[in-house]
Amino acid sequence: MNATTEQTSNQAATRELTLARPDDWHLHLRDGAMLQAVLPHSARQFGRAIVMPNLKPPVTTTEQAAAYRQRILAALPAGSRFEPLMTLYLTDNTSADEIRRACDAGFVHGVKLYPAGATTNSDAGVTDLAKCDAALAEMEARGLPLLLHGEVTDAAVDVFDREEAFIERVLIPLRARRPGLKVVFEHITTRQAAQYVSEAGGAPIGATITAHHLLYNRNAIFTGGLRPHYYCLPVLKREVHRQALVAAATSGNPRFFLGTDSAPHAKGLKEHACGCAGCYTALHAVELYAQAFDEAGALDRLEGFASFHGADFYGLPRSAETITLKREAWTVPAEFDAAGTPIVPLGGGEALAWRLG
Ligand SMILES: NC(=O)N[C@@H](CC(=O)O)C(=O)O
Ligand SMILES: [Zn+2]
Ligand SMILES: [Zn+2]
Repeated sequence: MNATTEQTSNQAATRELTLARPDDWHLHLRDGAMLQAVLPHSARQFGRAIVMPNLKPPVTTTEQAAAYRQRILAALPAGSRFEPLMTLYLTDNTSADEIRRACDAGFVHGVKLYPAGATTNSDAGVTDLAKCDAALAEMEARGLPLLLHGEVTDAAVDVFDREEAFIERVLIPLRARRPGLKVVFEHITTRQAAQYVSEAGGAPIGATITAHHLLYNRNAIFTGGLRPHYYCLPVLKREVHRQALVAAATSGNPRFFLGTDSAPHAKGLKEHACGCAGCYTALHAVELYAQAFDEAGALDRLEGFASFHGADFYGLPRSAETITLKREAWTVPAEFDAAGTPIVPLGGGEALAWRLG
């Protein structure tokens, strides 16, 4: 977050920005007291969100998704029109029948693939995609998107190379087998992923990009010491990758859209001998994206990325509401309280140039 860049940007004259209300196409809301604490942040910023199913236990059935959806709706601030878009957690045992039920229910908008062991609460995830073929065939037939945590789990692959290896080992063979399957490559972090999605021709593939992968490279994790609040999965990469993600997000290409991957973890579990992966950005997500687009001189491309491309990809109407951002410096709170548990937002204590009105 660089104030100098902002002042020398050729768009420094822009003081106010009104956009169609953005949606968050990748969000962790958790459950219980944590849900109560974090949901108002997302509901203030976004009209809708694709809600990740990696609860404990995971949301693997349409029935569980219906119950989770009701808990989210019950936790919304009075008067909020925020709409949770539910997902199922793919397992080795997900049946074609379960996919049919999900499609018929109408409130399930995707099925999430977590390679077993890849990230937070992924233990029940898929061990071998071949076991899911009946479910994938049904998803392809019904147009229900497969959402990918795109990293291999092979311990022999360097942690910084796991996304690139996923493209070669999993994604290319999968898309050759099921060319009609709608796919969202979630939270992409590398030049290779951005390029792979850009070059997909007419194929049904999109990608979400987080604010933190647009703003930071991997140095952020090690600046003057180990900084656990910058640790997420897939982990931040080298500067060349950050630059490729900024180029993709600001390109106007409708395959790329906003997905915060905001993932709350208790401060004590981040600042830990084995710290949890995940950055919390729901509090200030649109401001963070505005910062990234402003630094790239591309504020005029923010609305497409944040408010239109995702809705178009998922076949949902664009928002009829608007939000307004003002160029007004403010300081991100160092932490906030989630029912007695402190949570540290990304960049807590630092200044941001844009503020949501
Ligand atoms: N992104 C993360 O680092 N963590 C996410 C899981 C995920 O999206 O991989 C979480 O649920 O905490
Ligand atoms: Zn993930
Ligand atoms: Zn996530």
